[in-house]
Amino acid sequence: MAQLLDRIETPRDLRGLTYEQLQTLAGEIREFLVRTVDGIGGGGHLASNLGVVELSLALHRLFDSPKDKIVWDVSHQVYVHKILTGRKDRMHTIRQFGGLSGFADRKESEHDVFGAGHAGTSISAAVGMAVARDLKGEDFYTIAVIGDGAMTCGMALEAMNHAGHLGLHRLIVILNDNAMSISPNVGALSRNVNKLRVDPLYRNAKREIGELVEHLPLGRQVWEGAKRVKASLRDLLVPASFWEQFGFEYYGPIDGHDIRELEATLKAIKKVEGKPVLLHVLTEKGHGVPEAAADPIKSHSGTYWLKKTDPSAPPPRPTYSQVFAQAVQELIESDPRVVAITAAMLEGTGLAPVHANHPGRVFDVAIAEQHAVTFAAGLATQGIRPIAAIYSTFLQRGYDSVVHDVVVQNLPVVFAMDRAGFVGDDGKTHQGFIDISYMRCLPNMVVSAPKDERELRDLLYTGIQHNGPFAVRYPRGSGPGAPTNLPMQALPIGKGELLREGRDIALVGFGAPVTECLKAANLLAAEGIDAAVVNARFAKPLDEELLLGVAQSTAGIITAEENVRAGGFGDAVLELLADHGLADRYLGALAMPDAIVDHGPQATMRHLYRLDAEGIAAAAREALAGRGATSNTATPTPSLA
Ligand SMILES: Cc1ncc(C[n+]2csc(CCOP(=O)(O)OP(=O)(O)O)c2C)c(N)n1
Ligand SMILES: CC(=O)[C@@H](O)[C@H](O)COP(=O)(O)O
Ligand SMILES: [Mg+2]
Repeated sequence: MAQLLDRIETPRDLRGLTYEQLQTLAGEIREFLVRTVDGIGGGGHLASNLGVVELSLALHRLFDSPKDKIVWDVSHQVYVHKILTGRKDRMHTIRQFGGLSGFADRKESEHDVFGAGHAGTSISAAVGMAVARDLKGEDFYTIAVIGDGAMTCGMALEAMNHAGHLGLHRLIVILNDNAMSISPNVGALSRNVNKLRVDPLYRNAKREIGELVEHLPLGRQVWEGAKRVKASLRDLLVPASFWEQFGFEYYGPIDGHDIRELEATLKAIKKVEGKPVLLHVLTEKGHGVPEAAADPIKSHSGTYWLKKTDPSAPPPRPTYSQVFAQAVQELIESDPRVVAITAAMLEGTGLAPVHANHPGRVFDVAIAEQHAVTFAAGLATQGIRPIAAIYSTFLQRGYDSVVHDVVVQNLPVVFAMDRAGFVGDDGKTHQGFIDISYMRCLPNMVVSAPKDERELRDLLYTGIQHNGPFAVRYPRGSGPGAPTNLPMQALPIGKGELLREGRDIALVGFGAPVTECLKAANLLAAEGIDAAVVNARFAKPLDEELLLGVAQSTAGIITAEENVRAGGFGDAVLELLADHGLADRYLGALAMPDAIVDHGPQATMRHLYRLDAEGIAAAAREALAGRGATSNTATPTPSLA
């Protein structure tokens, strides 16, 4: 059966469709999305995409992409946009190694005018494009589509402030409000705005006014008047003038699943001159797929809810995030000073159940990493011991707060940096490859990484006892399976451990690669090469005695880390050896190259970058043969498409 979707190759193909056909098409797109996400191993951002089907259709009918610039915030919701802009046939490769990115990507299409992955950047980018347009005397619309979660980012509000100050025209911000971040959205702003969603007075009045406008002979002409009535109703419930204070003309809230209403409103907005516009659309995360709408948290990302689990399969090992969360729970329950902080990642960090058990001790501050860190600093000044649980990649957003508020004042904040190293299917915007470098250069900062789950618990405990900033990084996914039921114990700061004696070469791992170093030593032993293995545990301070010792008792050291080489753990070891006149004992750095690394399964990527046992063993052989031993320096990404 020929489907409408089969006929859509470019946005132009949408133009002649009737509203009835558009509704049918929306249904076909939803089916296609579910099939696509179901078919890809690591899952995708299903619920957010289901929520923007009608909005994507309306935008691509009324605006002329790529001349008009549609900037998607976070851009985890661009699947529909990708389908409509010539990538439908490659959607089965999305988030697969060598396939389409799960986010907007300038490399991929001229319709992806701005790449993203982190939240809160769309309005700033759109303002930049609008100003560039005016500087160059060009004429197009710039549209930022931003979720209610992303709108909690400080930088989104900074951009609103600037746009309103400039009085930019043909700049449209679409606030896609589904009342959800990954978890229920957090914040006073969100709470106020969402009174509208639930208030029957407003909803009924809005529907009646809508019907009135439809049925009047001069319906379109009374639009402005009706809008004013709507605005005053709205103002009874929320200070909607909030957006107007930014210098924006405010439209909405409208039903983001009603294509007719969306198009009528967007047509009116296109005529606004002399100031930017904010259009507030109400949508439902997971719309049109009951299982997804019923559990938008689970269906935010991943396919687990789509799959039937095999009851006979052994239970999966706990993830590092789960081990972390269990340890936090124990720390909260045993030490009244301990609190935990997340920036909108209650689920991802594992803290959701701890929050449920201890709502007063676990704080979700919304997508506000910078605030999260300085909030932690403030707590620490008052004797509280905060654990800031922030993915390695997202802590980049809070870096000045780490430096200015925590490090300069030497405050005891524990940074639990989840998703450090290879992040898998999210790819280049989410890789945790620079935190060792950005933390190691800071005075006062301790930088640690566990070799396994038990050590993660012990490092957290150590961090809580330490009187200064303390960072612990750990990877996405599960560890080697060390016990997690032993009491936590303090580890001596700056002390590593020799896991295996060896005469020929020393393999020194930091974090996840330690297990691979041990496996590599076994591979080498079978060939008669006797490799020592060191669990460094700390990149700062280094265990100087241990490292200098193995450097001198073997031909030298190879280091392995899931971080860029520049400024990373290997560089720290090289500096130490050079300071002791032993630079020639530094035999090789297995680390990430100076390159952007795309998405791919962790195991595949570890293999490509020689950070698995085989790669480490090969590097050791090369080093002992007198050749340089390093990771791949290119980014070997095949093309699936
Ligand atoms: C700086 C940053 N912090 C955290 C995240 C993780 N994250 C991705 S999507 C998301 C929720 C976004 O909510 P919203 O913008 O409302 O979009 P929705 O999924 O509801 O459509 C979060 C917290 C991120 N991408 N960037
Ligand atoms: C878009 C985004 O930033 C998050 O949704 C992210 O994809 C979650 O990653 P995890 O699945 O690793 O928590
Ligand atoms: Mg949302």
